[in-house]
Amino acid sequence: MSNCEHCGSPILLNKDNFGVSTPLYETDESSSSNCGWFCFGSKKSDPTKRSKSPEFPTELREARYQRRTIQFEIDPNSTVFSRRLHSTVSSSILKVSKRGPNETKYGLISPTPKHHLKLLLVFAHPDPVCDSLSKAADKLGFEITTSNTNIGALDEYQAKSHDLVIVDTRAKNFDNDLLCRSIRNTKGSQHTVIIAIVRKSAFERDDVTIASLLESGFNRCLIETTNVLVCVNELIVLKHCDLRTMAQHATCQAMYTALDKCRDLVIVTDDSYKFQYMNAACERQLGLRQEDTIGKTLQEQLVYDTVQINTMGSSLLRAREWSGPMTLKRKSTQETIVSNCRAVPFSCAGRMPTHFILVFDTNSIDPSNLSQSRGSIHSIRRGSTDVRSIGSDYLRRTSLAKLNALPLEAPITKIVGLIDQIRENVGSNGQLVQLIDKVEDILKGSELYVSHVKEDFRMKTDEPVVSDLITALLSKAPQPTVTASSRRSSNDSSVFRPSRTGLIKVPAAIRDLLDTALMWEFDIFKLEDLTRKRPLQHLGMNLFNHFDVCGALNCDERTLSNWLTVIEANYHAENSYHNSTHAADVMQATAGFLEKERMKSIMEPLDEATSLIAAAAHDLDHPGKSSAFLTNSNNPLAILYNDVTVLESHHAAMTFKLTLGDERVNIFKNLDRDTYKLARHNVIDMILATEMTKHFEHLAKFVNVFCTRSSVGSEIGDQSEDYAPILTAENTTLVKRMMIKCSDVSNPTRPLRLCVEWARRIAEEYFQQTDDEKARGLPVVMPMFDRQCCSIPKSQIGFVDYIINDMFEAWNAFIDMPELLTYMRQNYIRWKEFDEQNHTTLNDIQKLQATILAPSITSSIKSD
Ligand SMILES: Nc1ncnc2c1ncn2[C@@H]1O[C@@H]2COP(=O)(O)O[C@H]2[C@H]1O
Repeated sequence: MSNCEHCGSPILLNKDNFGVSTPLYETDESSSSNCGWFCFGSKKSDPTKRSKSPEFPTELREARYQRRTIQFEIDPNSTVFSRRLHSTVSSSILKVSKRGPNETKYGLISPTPKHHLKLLLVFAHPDPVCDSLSKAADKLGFEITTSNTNIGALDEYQAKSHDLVIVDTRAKNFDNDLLCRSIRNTKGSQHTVIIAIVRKSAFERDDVTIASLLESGFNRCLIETTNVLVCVNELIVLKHCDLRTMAQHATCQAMYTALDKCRDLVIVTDDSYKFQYMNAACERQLGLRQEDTIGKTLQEQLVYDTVQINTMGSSLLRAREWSGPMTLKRKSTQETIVSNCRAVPFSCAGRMPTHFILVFDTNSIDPSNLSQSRGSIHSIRRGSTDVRSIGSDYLRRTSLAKLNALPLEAPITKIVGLIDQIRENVGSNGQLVQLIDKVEDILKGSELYVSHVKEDFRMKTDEPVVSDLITALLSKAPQPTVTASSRRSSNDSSVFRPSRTGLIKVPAAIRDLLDTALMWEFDIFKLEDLTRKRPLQHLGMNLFNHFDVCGALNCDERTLSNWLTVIEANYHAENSYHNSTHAADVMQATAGFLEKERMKSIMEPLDEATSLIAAAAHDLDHPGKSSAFLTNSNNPLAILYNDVTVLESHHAAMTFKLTLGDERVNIFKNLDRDTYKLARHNVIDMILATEMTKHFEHLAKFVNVFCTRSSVGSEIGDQSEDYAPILTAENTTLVKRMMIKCSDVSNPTRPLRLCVEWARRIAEEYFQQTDDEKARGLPVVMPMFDRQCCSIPKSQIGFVDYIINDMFEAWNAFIDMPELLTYMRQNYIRWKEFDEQNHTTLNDIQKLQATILAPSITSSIKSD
């Protein structure tokens, strides 16, 4: 005789095979204890009194009463009832007799016994059976809700999530099947017990009715009875068997969730070391997948050294725990990890261990192996376990735990996870694993789309002028090496002086020219000439009217005109390229793109208005020097913007400074706050997108979305597929960025005479910068752009080869403007010819312009 370790009740002991004392259940009622789960009876209470008591208010009495009814109260007609009672007894007996060294005691994550169980009684027609159940439930302290309709019952259930639902299925015209399925469809209903009240005849006739009720989702059927005591019995059994089982399920669910969230690696095998379960940490860290390992052995999948398994096994098979170091191998890489293992035998049935539980402590993983893993999530994790220098292992663990608990996951984390899975599946192909590692390393870089000029760029182009140009355009600004006084443009021009004559009267020649304002062949230099270098004002007003920008911004024409005046005045007319003609040209290209069907289908009026505004202002107050020059010369703008995106930041900031600085030019003044925010965002985003160091980033993003097979379709112009990817705001943003970028560098895709003039102008501006750099002793950003020796045709060929060609092919695939590619290719051929004919210098080009190129632009050429 011994005592229950929980409540001290007397129990019998027997010697088991391992020499361990195993408790047997006590059949003598007088020796019952009250400790609940693991013990069955009470040593302190008087069972006779309990059994006579008509009230059963407490848990204690329920337990006692249950025992009494097992012996005396079984309804001989209720087979289900009696079977349940017997199983109650045997499961309780098992609980006691099976307890061994490997049995963990756990409290249930259940509503019982602390809260009142909620019972929903669904009876179409309340009758004595319903009354009896109500009374019984009331005695047992259930919180009762009743309903006599399906809908009402479902509403009640969804509001209160009852633990127990009893449905009267005897009434015809009551779709209890529907109700049960509806409840089962409700989230969380797996923890609810649903009972069907059936007629006695249902059991006598056949088992079809019962089977179909069980199939609908009922847990079991009870025979109708008006006997309150029988009802009490049933409810007690329900509570102690069915509801407790539900609670056990919930507990298991919680425990499995906990296992999946814990950092240690947990594996359960059967007694021949075949995998039965592994937690998520195990899958991640060892590169295994639960479904792939089921049925396979530890030795096959994981453990490097079979001697270790044998050592462990000799303890486990004798039902003893074992702990010690274990060498594990990661499946694909064959990389080995040494970790402390705790192995516990576990018995599902009988006393012999049927399963082994292995717990590997991640903290103990041998850091000497960390270097073998390259750039994977595993290595990050294991790398983090090696932060011993912090000093406090506890601190490290808790801060890591906090990090892991953050509800954050970047797409890159998912990608790296997927790559890890791929790595696990490529097997031992070392070359492939190396490639995958390299891919992962690149992906983990912080600036995925930032393009660096390829290391072998100079080898691929034997043209130093091309190398100079592309490197200067795509590279971030260099570190300043020489301090020099900086040149700052005059701010005087930013002050708006209203025109006395009101809105400008447009001369007929300009009006006629502006009639062609939406053609790709539009002669911007002629407009520059006719407007005396105020093309932006005239073209801008024309385009604003065409796209009804007044309507989109709720703004009068006067304000728009004033705005254009101020913007144009803040371009530097002395710049040969970055002046208001370039702004007008970019605006004109943007308008041309906006006219295309594809753009019309995605652009809102505000998008159109802000695109035109961004185009007009995108190079505002450009000093005619590159950002690199400003950085090298310690220009205040470079200081202000920390050498990052210097010019574009300035253009965008200046746009808003000027626009908001005077009500007479504030084209946004009538917008509500949200619309203004959106307009401002659009304008800034588009202006910043013109930064060439981010060229490939924008291009790649655009191509990813719009130029993949699935988005564009095999045939350009397949409308149904073309339109698929452009519905999101993010995708529209990509289009707008690409549009302004293409507009900004569209000059190589214009008719030849326009293209050549732009090339001349940019070359002149580059030469000027080189002259200034040399004069001021600054680093020369593009040494090959020296007016003495530079080949302009070569620079244009390189510009098209490296920047323009791919970009415009992608843009044409999207917008369908084949003329862009036609002009680009024709011009390219002509540049090759000019190069072969040795027309390379500024003078050469100017001669060409004066002779073979159309005379309509010669006047503007002369005026420069
Ligand atoms: N035809 C061209 N040849 C060489 N560079 C050009 C040409 N057109 C534009 N660019 C460069 O491309 C850049 C695009 O942005 P920016 O307007 O700031 O400055 C532009 C020039 O530096």
